[in-house]
Amino acid sequence: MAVYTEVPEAALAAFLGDYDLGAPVALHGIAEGVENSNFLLDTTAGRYVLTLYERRVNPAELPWFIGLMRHLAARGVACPLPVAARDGEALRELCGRPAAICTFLDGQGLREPTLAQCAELGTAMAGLHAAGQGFAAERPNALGPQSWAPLLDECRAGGDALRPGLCDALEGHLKAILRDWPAANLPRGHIHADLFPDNAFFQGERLSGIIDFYFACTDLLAYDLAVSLNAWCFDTQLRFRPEHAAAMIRAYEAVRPLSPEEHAALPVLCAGAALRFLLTRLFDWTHTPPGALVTRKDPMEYLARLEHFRAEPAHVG
Ligand SMILES: Nc1ncnc2c1ncn2[C@@H]1O[C@H](COP(=O)(O)OP(=O)(O)O)[C@@H](O)[C@H]1O
Ligand SMILES: N[C@@H](CCOP(=O)(O)O)C(=O)O
Repeated sequence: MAVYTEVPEAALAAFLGDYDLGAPVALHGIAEGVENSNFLLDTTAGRYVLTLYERRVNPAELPWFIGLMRHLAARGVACPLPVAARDGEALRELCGRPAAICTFLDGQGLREPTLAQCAELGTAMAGLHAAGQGFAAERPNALGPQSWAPLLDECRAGGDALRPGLCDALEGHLKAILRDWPAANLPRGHIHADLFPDNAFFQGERLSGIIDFYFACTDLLAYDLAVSLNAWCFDTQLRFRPEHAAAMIRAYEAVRPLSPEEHAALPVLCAGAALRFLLTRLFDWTHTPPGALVTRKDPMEYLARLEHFRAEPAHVG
């Protein structure tokens, strides 16, 4: 369930009065999603997505996200385009929350991606990285390696209650990952940083759009690939699918070849990405009060991935 703020009809009508999008026809809450309140908005001009920003999104950073989506959409990336009101501003306020209307993208997120879909994602990610060049403003990765030790500390009690000894084991992995983390001289740029199968829309085997740029940041380009190798290339039994990983990497490299240093760094980047999602899931798992609207995701799915990449560093793709 991801509607935290209700939007009364009169408030919506007043809000839409600032746009050239016609009159409201229907507004339906979207159940998927974790961070924000999202609505399908039908107007006499067509279908849009209305987002009210909640929870983790820092309002001061919203202009960066909106600017990046505009930049990418203008360069042909199939991502939501924030729609400007008559005064030229896309970022506004509704029901006391920062809010924006974006274009609606057709297609469906995935559950278990096929080999062809992994390859499509690799191509699209490399296109996204290329299109991001030229967007000058940077956003540091707030969930990068520097954040993992403090996050682990905040999860200690809850983590060990979930599985005795978990946090000591994670501390061991963290130390090894930080020791081997590549120097910052690998290629950098703007990355999505949360390109999971539910954030990529497909029509059949063809990728039709990428959504949810609210973890996007400026970081190592190969780290983005590491996030998606984690999220796309394991089966439902949490077994690594090397052919899927190879297909994703091959398709990415057909657009932007990885340097030898990036290839060498991929295993530790994959282990780091697994740890990042394990920790944020563990944080939510242990800090979300019972009865809250947020859907918690299973941290242990990422322990399996972390253990895979730490045990078999040579076999990424
Ligand atoms: N531009 C869009 N076009 C079509 N559907 C969208 C769009 N943006 C969001 N959605 C729908 O809203 C859901 C939640 O969006 P998401 O950005 O993942 O939310 P959150 O940031 O709250 O996690 C998606 O799974 C999708 O169904
Ligand atoms: N992809 C993350 C959670 C972030 O949720 P999203 O709905 O904003 O993609 C995870 O799976 O842990």
